[in-house]
This record gives sequence, C-alpha cells and structure tokens, in this order.
Amino acid sequence: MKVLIIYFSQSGNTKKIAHSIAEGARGAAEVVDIKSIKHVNYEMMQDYDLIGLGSPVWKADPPNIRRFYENAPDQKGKHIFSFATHGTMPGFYFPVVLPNLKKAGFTVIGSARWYGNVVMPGMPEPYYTAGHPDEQDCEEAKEFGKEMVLRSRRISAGETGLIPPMPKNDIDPDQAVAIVNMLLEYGNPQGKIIRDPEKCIYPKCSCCMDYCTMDYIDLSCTPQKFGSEGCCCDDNHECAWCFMICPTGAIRLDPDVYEHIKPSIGVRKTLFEKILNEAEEKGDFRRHVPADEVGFNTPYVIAHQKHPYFRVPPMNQNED
Ligand SMILES: Cc1cc2nc3c(=O)[nH]c(=O)nc-3n(C[C@H](O)[C@H](O)[C@H](O)COP(=O)(O)O)c2cc1C
Repeated sequence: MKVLIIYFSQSGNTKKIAHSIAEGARGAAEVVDIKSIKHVNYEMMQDYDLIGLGSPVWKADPPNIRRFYENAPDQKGKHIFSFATHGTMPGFYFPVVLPNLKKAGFTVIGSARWYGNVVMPGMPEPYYTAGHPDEQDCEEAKEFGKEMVLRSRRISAGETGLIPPMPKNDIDPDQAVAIVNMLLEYGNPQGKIIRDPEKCIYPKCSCCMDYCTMDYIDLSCTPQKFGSEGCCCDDNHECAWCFMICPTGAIRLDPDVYEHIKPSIGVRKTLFEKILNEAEEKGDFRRHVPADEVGFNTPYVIAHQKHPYFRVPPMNQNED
C-alpha cells in the first residue's frame, strides 16, 4: 500500500504530528511519503492508495485546505483520513471538513485531533496549550497512522462497516456562538496588514511571499502585490503570519498592534477556561501550563518584542 500524508502547518505543530503519523504508518504500509500542501498536486495523488490530510484549526478550516478539497477532481472513493491540531476551540473542523472531503469523492476512513500551542499576535504567551503536541500526543499519532493503514486494508477487503459515520454537528453552544461570530467578522480581526516597502529588504528576504498561506504576495512583479487587497491584507481568516515572520518589521498591523490587541486581551478568557476545564475533566486535555500562569497580560507580540516574532526556516530547507 502507498500512503501520502499531506499537511499544512504554520507554526510547526501539525507538521510534528504529520511526521509521527507517517512513522506509525511506515510500520504497516510499503511506502509512506509526506509532503507540505504547497508541494502537492492532484495528479501526484493518483499514485497513492491512502491519503492523510492535516492542518491546524482556523475557525473551521484554513483557506488553503478549503481550496484543496473544493477544487479536487472526483476522487472516486479514494481512502482519506483527516487530522488536525488546535488551540481551545476545535469544534467546527471535522463537521466542516469531513463532509466536504466526501463531496470531493473521497471515502473518509478516520479522523483525529491533538492540542497544539497557539502563536498569534494578541494571544496569551504562554498559551493554555503550550507544550503540545507533546510526547504522548506523538505516540498517539503514531498509533493512529498505523491504525489508518490497517483500517484502509480491511475496508478495501470488504469490511465497509469500518467506515465511520460523518460527525454530528453537536458543538457546545458557547463555542458555536464564538466561532460563528468570528466567521461573520468583516476584515482581519487582528487588524489590516500593511507593508512598508522602505523597511522591506526583498530580494534578500522573501519570507512573507514564501510562507503566505494564500499566495497573496508577489514582490517580484511590478507593481508588487501584497495581501488580499493587492496593497494590504484584510482577509478575515485571521492570519497575520507575514507580520509574525518579517525579520525587519516592515509589516505592521493597523491599528497599531499594541492599541489593537489591548481591548481584546482577556475577552475570551472566561470562555477558554470553561472549555478547557471541561476538556480536562473528560481527559481530553492535559495541561503543561497551570491555569494561573497563562500569559493574559503578556500577549505574544508584547512578550516577544523583537523581529521576527517567530523565526521560520528558509523555504528551500524544508525537506517536505
Ligand atoms: C489564524 C488562526 C486561527 C486559529 N483559529 C483557531 C480556532 O478557531 N480554534 C482553535 O482551537 N485554534 C485556532 N488556532 C490555533 C491553531 O489551530 C493551533 O495553534 C495549531 O496547533 C497550529 O498548528 P500549526 O503549528 O501546524 O500551524 C488558530 C490559529 C491561527 C494562526
């Protein structure tokens, strides 16, 4: 059996889980390849019997994952499993992603999710889920990878009863209201993203262009293109990665990041704590950061006041 694991990962959590899943799958399948979604096309998927598709949770699904399944040609029953990493509110991911994979013609044979640290300009540092994915998460991911290969084989051999039902849309009402409100927000809730060409050192650096989830940036053309609007980014998917990884501070949020995040500090605290306390009681969440040490007074970009706020490796050094 040939398995292809495809992932999108901004801050590295999903990539770590994807590699653990691949390691587990290698114990049961002949060939297991792993690739970032940036390096995958539909044609190459035809060579594989089983696909694994993973990403972080962004409200529901990140826009590049949505683009992947919405544009996919009919997959004629090809087996797929879905996996995700997330912060406090994973609720909408599987109920949105799995039916869409089915609509694209995949047979969805399983799904699993793990907690991951959250790196966003205005989110607490440390965050509640810091330390995840940890060793136990990776062990679980290995098991999951192996189980998916074995399940795919058995389903192909006729045990179609092993195909799990589509998830019920039974999200906790508080979480649902919070997520729906986020989805309805107009523009980027973290602020409009603006690039100052005077401070930009392109072509010496092309980080923002290489890492843009939506390929919104092209600094090689004239006039240069930056963001969803061409001259700035105001996409409501709440990404601010170019701002986080720019080494020179050429990319800023408008209104100014400090002014922007001040009013939102602590707004979601009660909800986050309620959700995580319940998850902890159910044994779904293991804390590495005690609740009273979560950095609500030190949002990420205040805790890390140096550029880049988050260091990414040059794209060509990414082995997958
Ligand atoms: C733009 C953005 C939106 C996010 N939205 C959610 C969300 O709605 N629910 C949630 O639980 N986590 C959310 N997160 C947290 C990520 O899902 C979490 O940090 C994930 O582990 C990141 O994975 P990565 O390191 O592979 O990028 C969001 C993170 C970002 C950057």
